[in-house]
Parts: sequence; structure tokens; C-alpha cells
Amino acid sequence: MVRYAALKGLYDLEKTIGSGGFAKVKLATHIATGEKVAIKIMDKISLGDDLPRVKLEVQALKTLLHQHICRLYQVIETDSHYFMVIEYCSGGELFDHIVEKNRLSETESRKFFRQIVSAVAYLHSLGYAHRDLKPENVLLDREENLKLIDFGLCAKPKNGIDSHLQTSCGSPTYAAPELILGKKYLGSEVDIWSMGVLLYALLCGFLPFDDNSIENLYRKILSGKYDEPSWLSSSSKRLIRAMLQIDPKKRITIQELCNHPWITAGFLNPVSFVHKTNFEKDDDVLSTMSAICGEHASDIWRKLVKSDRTDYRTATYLLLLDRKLRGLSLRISPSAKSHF
Ligand SMILES: O=C(Nc1ccc2c(c1)CCNCC2)c1ccc(-c2cn[nH]c2)cc1OCc1ccccc1
Repeated sequence: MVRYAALKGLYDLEKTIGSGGFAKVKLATHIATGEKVAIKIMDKISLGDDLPRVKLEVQALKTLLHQHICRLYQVIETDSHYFMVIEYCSGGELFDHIVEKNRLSETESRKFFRQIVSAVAYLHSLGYAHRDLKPENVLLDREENLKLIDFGLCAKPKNGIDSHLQTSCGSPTYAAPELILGKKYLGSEVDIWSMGVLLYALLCGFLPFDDNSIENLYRKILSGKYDEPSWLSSSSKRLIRAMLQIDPKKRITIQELCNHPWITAGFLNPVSFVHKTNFEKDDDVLSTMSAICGEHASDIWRKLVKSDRTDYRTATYLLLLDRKLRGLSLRISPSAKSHF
């Protein structure tokens, strides 16, 4: 087991659960609270000119606090590595969940899709676009709640969400026509297209546009033509059609999506457009921390809010808050005292 000095006393590393291009994801235990976390480890050498993506992802995740966006607890940077301590999503990828069930029922698809719409509506309300929405970037936590991950490509155009982007990114299978044509595009509009592909995958168990040859794949995407299997209800067909519009100006907007009849069917209310980004102050958590480090709860809170929210104290606060929300006891192991 490789020992990383930077994690000593803070996290106990366990097995590797995933490895992508320039990152590997290991399970770990946050020593102070005993809570499970995932640590995304990136070595700066192999990151190369992708380094700015990490900074972009950290910047975005620090700002984004939402129940369906995977939470960043701590960032540790050494000369050679970045460690991103992230929320534990033991349900694995939504993609695997769909594959093992062949396809999801309309009710289950709606439960998941409302959570995706809620996360993306929140992103867009803060001027962000994800730009790489695909089933692999949607994880499930232990309660099968959905968590969006991988904000390495997300963009926050300087003059707001309605300004045009140009860089082509993300995977072609989920990419909107305007993106693969290299046209100027709006992040919000390409996210809607990718969510249309996601909804189709949930309801059908396969992708609307797929081909081994990239030219055929592009041709299919640009045609906007896809099969509509017999089991699709007319309401779901209408919604998918509204999202997979070739012309981005004809595509449904995120606001219309939140209120769409298919989205609200069986639910009391439309998907909410939240701006909740601030920390919730919790006195039980603060007094648990105060008992260990001897500082007053009010001082701990003041420092937390002022900090850049990616240190061990922040991780401890957020993980204790998670434990409280799950009705578990609040405890901190004394061995962590020196790391506060
Ligand atoms: O907690 C994460 N994953 C994760 C944790 C536990 C388990 C599984 C998966 C499934 C495999 N069986 C063991 C249980 C986990 C959290 C965050 C991120 C993450 C956030 N931004 N970037 C990456 C990635 C994560 O994983 C990647 C993964 C690995 C195997 C499959 C599915 C997903």
C-alpha cells in the first residue's frame, strides 16, 4: 500500500475503486469521524496541461453545495500530487444500475431524472454549465440518491451562463450537434441535450445515438433521428423530443424542464430552482468540535466561514453534519486533536 505522507493521521487509505485518465479514486476513512470518503488522487506529472482542469473542478465544487452534487470535503496539494477528498458514493455509477436492470421504469427514471434536473438547474442558476453530463458522471450514494461528479470540464463563462463557449469537450456520444460542429454554443443548451441522452438511456437501457465509427455517430447526432421503442409513453417521447432538438434555440430550457408535465407527474411540485450555497450552521456539530479542540463554537464557526473551506476542519464539520442528518452519534476521535 503506497503511503502518502500528506494523508498521515488524517485519512486511512483503502482499496482503489476506480482509475480514469489522470486520476485514481481510492476509498478511505476520515480518521477524526470514522466516516468513509473517496479520495481522488492525481499526480501533477501525468496531469500535464490538464492541471487547470483540477483547479477549475476545485473552484466549482467549493462553490456548489447541493444534495445531488458530490461534495468536496478537503483538498490537499503537495509538490507532486493533488488529493481531492470527496463524498462517498457507494452505489457506484448510475450506468451500472441501468445495465443491471436492463432499463428503468418510468417511475424510477422520473425519480432519478428529477434529481439530475435539480442539480443542473442549481448549476445553471449559479452561472455554471457541466458540459460533460453522461451516465458515468452520475453516481449513487448509499441511499440511492444521485450525485453528479466530474466538474473538470464545467465552465463558468466570465460574462454569465448566456455567453458563448467555444472549446469542444466531453464525449461525442452525449455531445450536442452544435458542439460537434464546433459552433459557438451555450453551456446551458448543451447540458439540456446531454440530459436528453441521459433520460433516453434511463428509459430505454441503450443510447439514442451510437455507432462504432465516429463519422456515423456524428451523422446520427446531426440528423437528430433516433428510435422510439414501443414501451415509451407519449409523454416521455414528447419530453425526449423537446430535449433532443438539433436547433439549440428550439430546445426546451431548464426552467421549462423543471415544470414539464412528465417531470411533475405524480409529484406535488415542480423541480425547485435553489440557490443554497452557504454552509448551514449547526450547534451540535460545533459543540462536538469545540469539546475536542477547546475553542469556542462561535470562534470555530467564524474561522470555518472565513476559510477557503477545503481544510481538515471543514471536512470534519461536513462529515459530522452528514452523520447528524443520518441520525448517527457525533463523535471525534481524540487522536485527531493535533490535526485541528
Ligand atoms: O465513492 C465513490 N465510489 C465508490 C465507493 C464505494 C463503492 C463503489 C464506488 C462501487 C464499487 N464497489 C464498492 C463500493 C466515488 C466518489 C466520488 C468519485 C468522484 C467524484 N469526483 N470524481 C470522482 C468517484 C467515486 O468512485 C468512482 C467509481 C469507482 C467505481 C465504480 C463507480 C464509481
